[in-house]
Amino acid sequence: MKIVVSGGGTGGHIYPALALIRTIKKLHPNAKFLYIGTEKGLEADIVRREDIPFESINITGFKRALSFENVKTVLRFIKGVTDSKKILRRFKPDVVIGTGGYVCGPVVYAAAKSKIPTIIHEQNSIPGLTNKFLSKYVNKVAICFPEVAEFFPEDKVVLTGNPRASEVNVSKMKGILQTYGLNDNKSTVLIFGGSRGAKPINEAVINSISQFATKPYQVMYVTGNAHFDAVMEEAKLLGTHDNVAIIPFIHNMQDVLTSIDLVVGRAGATSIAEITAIGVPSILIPSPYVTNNHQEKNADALVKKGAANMIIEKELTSKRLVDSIDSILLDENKRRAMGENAKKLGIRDASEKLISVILDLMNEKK
Ligand SMILES: CC(=O)N[C@H]1[C@@H](OP(=O)(O)OP(=O)(O)OC[C@H]2O[C@@H](n3ccc(=O)[nH]c3=O)[C@H](O)[C@@H]2O)O[C@H](CO)[C@@H](O)[C@@H]1O
Repeated sequence: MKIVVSGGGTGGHIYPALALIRTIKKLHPNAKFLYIGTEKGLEADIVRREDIPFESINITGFKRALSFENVKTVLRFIKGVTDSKKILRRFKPDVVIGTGGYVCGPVVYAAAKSKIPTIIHEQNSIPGLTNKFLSKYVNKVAICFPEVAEFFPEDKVVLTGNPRASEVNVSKMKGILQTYGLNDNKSTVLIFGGSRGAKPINEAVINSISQFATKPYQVMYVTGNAHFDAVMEEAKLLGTHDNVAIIPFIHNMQDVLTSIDLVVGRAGATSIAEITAIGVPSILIPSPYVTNNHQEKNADALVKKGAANMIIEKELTSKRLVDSIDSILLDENKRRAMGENAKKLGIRDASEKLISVILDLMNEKK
């Protein structure tokens, strides 16, 4: 079995792909993989840490306004399709799967045009531009939120969930927090702004650090790689804060999440799949800078079920942040109820479901 996976830019498109690959490897040890990404996306670093062959193509996303950049993007897309076709001819995959982000545009399009079975995986409740475009050409569209089905051809849609949900550990892993300088037995809030970090969240957290220092809980605060140095400069000026660990990026999130009592973060779909799989309550601050404000819709799905609270970015202040954390972490009954509600939304057998779509497609081709 030979599989090409392509997806990237941000972690939300990369981790589902990696989770799928790891599960297939376990079930089919002889399966061969090729990951196609870009050098500029996070995948260049994240995928290269894994034992997965990686090739890159050059592609950028479309700007919403008319611009000369878009002309260049069209030219890059055409070149990307040609380069992808060359890679696909060499690797000869049985199936090509796109997990979102610009890069999978030319790769999956080239595969479909080369008559290779193709699948796209849409993590969000409103689809991205690339997946909407690709849905016309692919064989199957795997989705995670039932409400996104209406954007795609009906006969191609399958509800699988997000493979990352199958990968997170459900039972607590001992000793994880200690490796980040925290206490393993203390109530812990994890704060992070998606896979790249988020400046508005960082600002609110920095303004809250002195208050966190007085709380009975501890804070695991992930800045995002690009923001780490700037945050540390500011944090140094705030004196000691033993119960706050400041970290640039977490590479073992699937383990860390098992020891977390509350998550504060953006409302990226892959993070949501993880926290609902484990059943962690959350405070979601959707990014307003994404296509059609889709993170707010992602967050809404949890808020409606009593699994999360939402803070709109423009209303985010240090006081609002600390009060919201206190209202959950200092109220054990509320925290537990929100966690249980979150767990009801998780689809834990997502990888298995997606793998059966892949196998069916390969069998149809034979
Ligand atoms: C700005 C943008 O385009 N955001 C999109 C992107 O977000 P983004 O990449 O931020 O997406 P998610 O929050 O969904 O996923 C982040 C992933 O990175 C992991 N992680 C994060 C921080 C860290 O330190 N370590 C780590 O491993 C998380 O556990 C998760 O697996 O993809 C998501 C899934 O399609 C979309 O819903 C988001 O709207």
